Amino acid sequence: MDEEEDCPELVPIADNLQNGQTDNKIPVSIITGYLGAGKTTLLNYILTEQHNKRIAVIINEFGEGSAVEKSLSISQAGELYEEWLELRNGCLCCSVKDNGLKAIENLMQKKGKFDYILLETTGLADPGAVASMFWVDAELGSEIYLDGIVSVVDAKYVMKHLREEKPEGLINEAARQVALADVLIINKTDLVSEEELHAVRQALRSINGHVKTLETQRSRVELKDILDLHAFDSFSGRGLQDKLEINSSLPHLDKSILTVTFEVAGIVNEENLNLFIQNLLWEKNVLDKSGHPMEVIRLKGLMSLKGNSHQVILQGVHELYDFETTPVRWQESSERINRMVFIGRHLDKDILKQLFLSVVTDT
Ligand SMILES: Nc1nc2c(ncn2[C@@H]2O[C@H](COP(=O)(O)OP(=O)(O)OP(=O)(O)O)[C@@H](O)[C@H]2O)c(=O)[nH]1
Ligand SMILES: [Zn+2]
Repeated sequence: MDEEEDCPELVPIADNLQNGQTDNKIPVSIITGYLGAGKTTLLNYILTEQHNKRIAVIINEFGEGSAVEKSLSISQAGELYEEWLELRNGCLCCSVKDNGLKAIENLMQKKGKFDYILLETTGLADPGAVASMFWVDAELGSEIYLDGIVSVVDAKYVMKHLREEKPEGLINEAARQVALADVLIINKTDLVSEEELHAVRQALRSINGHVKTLETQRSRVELKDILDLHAFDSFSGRGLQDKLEINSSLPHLDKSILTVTFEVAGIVNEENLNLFIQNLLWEKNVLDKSGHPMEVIRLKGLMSLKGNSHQVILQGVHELYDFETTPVRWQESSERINRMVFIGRHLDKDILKQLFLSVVTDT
């Protein structure tokens, strides 16, 4: 409960969000969505699109592995992530003063003004709790304002995420992300049939009836559909709080979901690696010490594969996974390594690492 006690009291900022007086302020959009839904894909897309805005991106990755995850996402996005802030604590709202707003303050001090800030939350965040950051700090409230909440859903897995039962007192973060959205992006429509998509639309509409909905592949949206929504302009601090129904005393992170990360030197045999991953994701026959099958929701890796002189990124969401060779070459001079990130339940680091070591061929 320690962590929860660190959450500061919510203090509505002065009424300067009223009357749409947002002229000199910098809009912040919260990009939320369950693990693997396509948030980073969306940010990459926005950053590579032609636009006249200076956009800063802040990413809040989940769990202890943030340094590892950072390096993975950076190698994916190349030079694009000029602005990168690591908000260490898995939960942004629980570290509000120390991390979230401080990070934005530092960013603005360092880089001057931006036209726009995009804040990607972890897949397990309650966007309401994150949104509440924006009226706890009166000073910052005068410089930035919350423009809207954009939620990305995975067309293939959203039904599974919505149905997931949580232990008492925990919210279903997937449902919360849909409920609080000002714009919903139904992503990965390539992975579902028209009937499945129809069912997804209905399920989402039953949770959030009036939300603007976009349907995408690879999170390709029109910028004008997700930026400058002014979704909160007509709310005073208190009204916003009511909308979000914040109850900061409720635990909101599902502690049964954890992150395991490790780094192993060497070169991996692709065939054996596939077997390792398939046992984990498909056969589900990799057990933890008490005999539970490990459940992987999200998998990321930076791989050094035999016969490939370039770095390879491994991406997995539930049972889907693939490899992508990056333009980055391994340096002759330095050691080749493999970095793995697993997010899920019943994960055991020692067991996963041992199994992984068995697929490393040489060093
Ligand atoms: N088939 C398909 N795959 C997609 C689509 N959009 C994204 N992906 C893939 O889904 C995986 C996860 O995408 P990300 O953008 O990293 O997801 P995320 O929401 O940032 O993930 P976390 O930060 O781990 O919560 C990657 O392998 C993407 O390439 C899509 O429209 N169709
Ligand atoms: Zn929190």
